[in-house]
Amino acid sequence: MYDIIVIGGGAGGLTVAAGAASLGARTALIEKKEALGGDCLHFGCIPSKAFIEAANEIYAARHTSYAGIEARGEVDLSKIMERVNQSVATIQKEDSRERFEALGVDIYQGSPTFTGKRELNVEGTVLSGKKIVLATGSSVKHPEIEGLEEAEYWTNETVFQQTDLPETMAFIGAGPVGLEIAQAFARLGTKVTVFESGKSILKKEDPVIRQKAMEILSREMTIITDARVQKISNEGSMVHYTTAGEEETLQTDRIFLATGRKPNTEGLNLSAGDVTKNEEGFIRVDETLRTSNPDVFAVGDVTGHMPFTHVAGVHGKLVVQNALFSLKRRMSYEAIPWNTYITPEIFHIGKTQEEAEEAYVYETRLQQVDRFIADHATEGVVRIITDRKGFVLGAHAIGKGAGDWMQPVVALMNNKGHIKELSEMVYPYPNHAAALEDTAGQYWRLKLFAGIVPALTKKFLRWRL
Ligand SMILES: Cc1cc2nc3c(=O)[nH]c(=O)nc-3n(C[C@H](O)[C@H](O)[C@H](O)COP(=O)(O)OP(=O)(O)OC[C@H]3O[C@@H](n4cnc5c(N)ncnc54)[C@H](O)[C@@H]3O)c2cc1C
Ligand SMILES: NC(=O)c1ccc[n+]([C@@H]2O[C@H](COP(=O)([O-])OP(=O)(O)OC[C@H]3O[C@@H](n4cnc5c(N)ncnc54)[C@H](O)[C@@H]3O)[C@@H](O)[C@H]2O)c1
Repeated sequence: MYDIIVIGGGAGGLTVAAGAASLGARTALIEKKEALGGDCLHFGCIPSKAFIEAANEIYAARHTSYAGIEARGEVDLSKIMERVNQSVATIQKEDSRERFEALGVDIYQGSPTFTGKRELNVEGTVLSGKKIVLATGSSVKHPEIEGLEEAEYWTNETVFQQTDLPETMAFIGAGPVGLEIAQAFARLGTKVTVFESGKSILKKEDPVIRQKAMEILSREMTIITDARVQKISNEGSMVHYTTAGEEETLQTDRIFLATGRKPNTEGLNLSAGDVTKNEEGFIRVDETLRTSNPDVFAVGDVTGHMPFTHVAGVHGKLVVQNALFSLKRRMSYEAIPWNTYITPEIFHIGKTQEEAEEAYVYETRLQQVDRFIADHATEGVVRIITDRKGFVLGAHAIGKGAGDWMQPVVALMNNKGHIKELSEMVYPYPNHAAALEDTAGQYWRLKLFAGIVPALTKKFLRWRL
């Protein structure tokens, strides 16, 4: 009997397997694919970021005419994808079977089914575990659109194997998956149209950030919100949609589907394991990440909670403790950040202005910050949301490199910090993070120059001088 069996060798599953084996637990890992690493490595974070970087380099090269340089030439998508896949292959070494076997993990390839509360059948081999962890991730959700199943279209699972750059593309869905990849194609020269059924793009973002992102992206592609794609015809080259009550069509070389995620639970026979799902089909977990069966845990995308690699990692670390030491440590999402890697990037942590019951907003436009002026990258804004006393409830930014220079706010929120702490540190001039210093400085300006303090200092100075 294993101490722990992990199903799924992606970000969440590998964290659990490595952690458990390192602590001396008898550990099995079941992965249906040959390679470990999961979506993030093979079809998600890594290839998409490598692709975005290549597209941005080409775009930048084509925008150097101010210096008298004119870049010319055709984009060879196959060469770009070769580079993308080199990044994947390099990181794959970190996630190799050999590395995990050396840690003491027994690896089984296949798709298991529950045959009991603590028992699984993997392609004919029966495994039992004191604890079982579901880490099977998610995959693209296929909406009900007439003709979609018969049509040829790309998703994040197929795009990084393509070799020919389409002249035109139609993206369905304006969440992070759709927009990150849509902008990269637009920057390579593809004429991109994005259809979003909701009222706005990036619906989880703060309203001002969302609006700014829409303004910036609309210069590079056509984005149609409130658009219902009804039908796909001509083998995927014609999109039929309605917007503002009108029926329209768009001819396209390639459709890209980015309409959200569905949990990977098919074939697991969860009922035999006494594991239940929620209304949307994700595995139901409590705050300790236990499922309805207390010996079975779930981590990462399959839980439906914040589908990000770093969250799968945090889940994984928590489950190692809770499963192996029978602890009841709880997951908290309050100080978990995420970035959306459109250009310029978006950073998000905590509550948006809409979500905070009582929101005090401190805001800086990047055209006020010296380094962004020097870079000619003034497009963007930082917003810090606090409570009445100045304790930070959330922070949001869009701007060049925002995903990196907003990181001090994560430390602050982890310690339930106050906005003034951001102005109490020294920022090496002229860095980008000074946008935070300026934003936090507003707290003092309000406090010092709009309250009783200026009246008192005025009196004091009159008396002293
Ligand atoms: C295009 C794209 C870009 C993204 N970019 C980012 C980013 O920049 N930053 C970020 O934080 N997140 C990003 N994400 C999200 C991130 O990829 C996921 O949150 C992360 O991969 C979730 O990890 P996981 O371990 O839950 O699942 P996965 O990494 O998907 O791993 C699940 C594993 O389980 C295996 N599996 C599935 N079913 C079974 C079964 N029945 N039996 C055995 N094995 C099974 C799968 O083959 C897979 O290896 C992106 C996602 C996409 C689609
Ligand atoms: N940078 C990152 O960290 C990153 C990047 C990509 C993905 N991710 C993760 O992956 C998750 C999934 O991203 P996603 O973009 O696939 O999903 P999403 O749910 O965020 O966005 C999907 C969008 O598609 C729209 N949509 C759905 N059906 C539609 C239809 N029929 N017609 C038109 N629009 C339709 C939805 O309204 C929604 O806005 C994200 O929540 C995120 O956690 C993270």
